[in-house]
Amino acid sequence: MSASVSQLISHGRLRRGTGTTPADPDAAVQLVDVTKTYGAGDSAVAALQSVSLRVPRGGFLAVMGRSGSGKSTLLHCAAGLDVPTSGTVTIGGTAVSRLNETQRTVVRRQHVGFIFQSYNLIPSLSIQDNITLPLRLAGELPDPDWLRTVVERVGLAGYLHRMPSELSGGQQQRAAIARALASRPDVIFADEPTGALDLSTATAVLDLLRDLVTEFGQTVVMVTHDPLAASYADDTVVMLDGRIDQVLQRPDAATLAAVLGGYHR
Ligand SMILES: Nc1ncnc2c1ncn2[C@@H]1O[C@H](COP(=O)(O)OP(=O)(O)OP(=O)(O)O)[C@@H](O)[C@H]1O
Repeated sequence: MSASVSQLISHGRLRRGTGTTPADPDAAVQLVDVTKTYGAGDSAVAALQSVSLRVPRGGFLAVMGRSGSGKSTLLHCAAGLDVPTSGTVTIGGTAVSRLNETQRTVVRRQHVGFIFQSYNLIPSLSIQDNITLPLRLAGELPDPDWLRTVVERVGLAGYLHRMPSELSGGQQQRAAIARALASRPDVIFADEPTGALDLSTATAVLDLLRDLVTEFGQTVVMVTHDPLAASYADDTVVMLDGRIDQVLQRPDAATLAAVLGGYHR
């Protein structure tokens, strides 16, 4: 088992990084001294301030924090959707923060999977075509054995020819998880993946995400407001004013709820 994100942070090995720290080959995602500033002058907003973070391969990290603390900005920078103002982001050994938009798109398609609260399936495509779309956009042929494994694992083997509107919310989210897994990405970023689901469906989706980490060694980074969701992760970082304020190792939902309550008071 790789070292957890919290161990590295609590020892300060990356927090004090200079931005020239070499990429760690065992990390699925690594941020070194990442700062993101929106705007300039008097209206500048420091959304991330010198954030360093290492997510080991096969790690499951939750990102929490009150509204405006920088969670989405962290996810966008870590996933190569946006570039930091300064600092380095490495995904699977590639320094995405140094790439242009076109190059980052290529890296994202091949090395990153995404799961969103609203599933983001294409309504006019079958479930099968939705699942294979990112691969086809990347100009790659799906590996039939892996696709069969993924589709069976998410419980959608009999649903591939249906349209998204013919599935329940939980089934649509499981299709989105299969889509995220199809390219065997270095990391899956999940943004409030259970935000639109009822409790029992959400629990099934969280069980599935946890199993993907345990069974396939999949790395997952999940932004969530929900202490129950975060309790499925290995570690939870709590953001405050663009910084990592706390790292909690395997906290239960009650502990997380109490910790977060402190930030809202
Ligand atoms: N495009 C932008 N332009 C200017 N400021 C922005 C932009 N995006 C985010 N911010 C600001 O950066 C800070 C961090 O925002 P971010 O969306 O990352 O927070 P968050 O923790 O994800 O919030 P929420 O839980 O409400 O989604 C906030 O002060 C926000 O207003």
